[in-house]
Amino acid sequence: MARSGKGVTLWARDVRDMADQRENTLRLPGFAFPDKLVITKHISAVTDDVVLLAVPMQKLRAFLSEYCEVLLGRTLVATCKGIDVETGEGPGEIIRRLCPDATPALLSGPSFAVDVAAGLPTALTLAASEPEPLQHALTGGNLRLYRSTDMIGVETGGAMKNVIAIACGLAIGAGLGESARAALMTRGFAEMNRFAVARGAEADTLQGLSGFGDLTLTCTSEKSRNFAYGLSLGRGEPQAEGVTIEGKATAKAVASAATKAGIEMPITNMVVAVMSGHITINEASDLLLARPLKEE
Ligand SMILES: NC(=O)C1=CN([C@@H]2O[C@H](COP(=O)(O)OP(=O)(O)OC[C@H]3O[C@@H](n4cnc5c(N)ncnc54)[C@H](OP(=O)(O)O)[C@@H]3O)[C@@H](O)[C@H]2O)C=CC1
Ligand SMILES: O=C(CO)COP(=O)(O)O
Repeated sequence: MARSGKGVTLWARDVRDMADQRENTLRLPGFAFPDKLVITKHISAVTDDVVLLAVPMQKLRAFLSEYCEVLLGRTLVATCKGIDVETGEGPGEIIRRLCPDATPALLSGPSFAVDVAAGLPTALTLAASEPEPLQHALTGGNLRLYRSTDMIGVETGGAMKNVIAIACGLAIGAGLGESARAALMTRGFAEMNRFAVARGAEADTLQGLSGFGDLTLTCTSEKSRNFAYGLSLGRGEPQAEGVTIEGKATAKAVASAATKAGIEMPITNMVVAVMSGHITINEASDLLLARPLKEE
């Protein structure tokens, strides 16, 4: 956005050397900040009406509890993808509950930060109760936004695709093959839809960028931290430290909510069981294959 000439302020709780280096050397090295981008460690310097929240899902409640007062009356656009494991809420619901004076919105869909930073073409979904002004304000440069009023559908798609990406990583890592991955993506998509509709989503929202689109990207690229986590677990390799892998906590949150609501989520349940070491990947595969036969 700063590249396309808009005034943008970037706040972080620890700006490290970003202001001097004009680059995020720790998390996104190799991309010089546009001259227009202002870096600050003082959140009070963020005075814009629209604020994008790019903290991990499991940190969003703590972040909002600390900073809601400062962000009073703004439009808060969550970019995180997940379900809070303590409360079972998604980002839109958390903003609405903790910051009732703010206007909640979501930006979701297939987009690796590194692709956006490289200026590659990217299409996303912007969800809000009245998304059109925001869609126009945030579209620009290499970013094209579609709009939706179905916040529950958009947040559920973004959360669930990470769980299915872990499943796909496990399958590929354990050598179960590309056909198994396609089956997991397809049946995982059915799970995503089932869970989303039970949470109140519209039936066709997950067919868009924030559902099918992000599922496709995340399940097929080693750039995805969720897929890469599954892959290394499947290969029996050590896990990377300090990396945000949203699907780990979200799988537990979804499995627990689905069990309470009586929704069938066999792939999500297998991901939880494998991550916790209760079963092996081959046992999970055998259990999924042995499920009662049904109509597609
Ligand atoms: N990276 C990507 O390609 C994409 C990420 N997303 C989603 O965006 C969300 C964030 O991901 P990403 O940016 O990659 O995650 P990272 O873990 O790389 O960065 C998280 C940032 O949040 C900050 N943070 C964490 N907790 C707090 C807190 N309590 N208060 C203030 N700041 C906090 C961290 O600060 P510090 O440096 O001080 O730890 C860090 O700057 C995730 O939900 C992810 O799914 C969506 C699309 C693409
Ligand atoms: O959400 C993303 C791409 O749309 C990023 O995926 P990971 O968090 O798995 O890296």
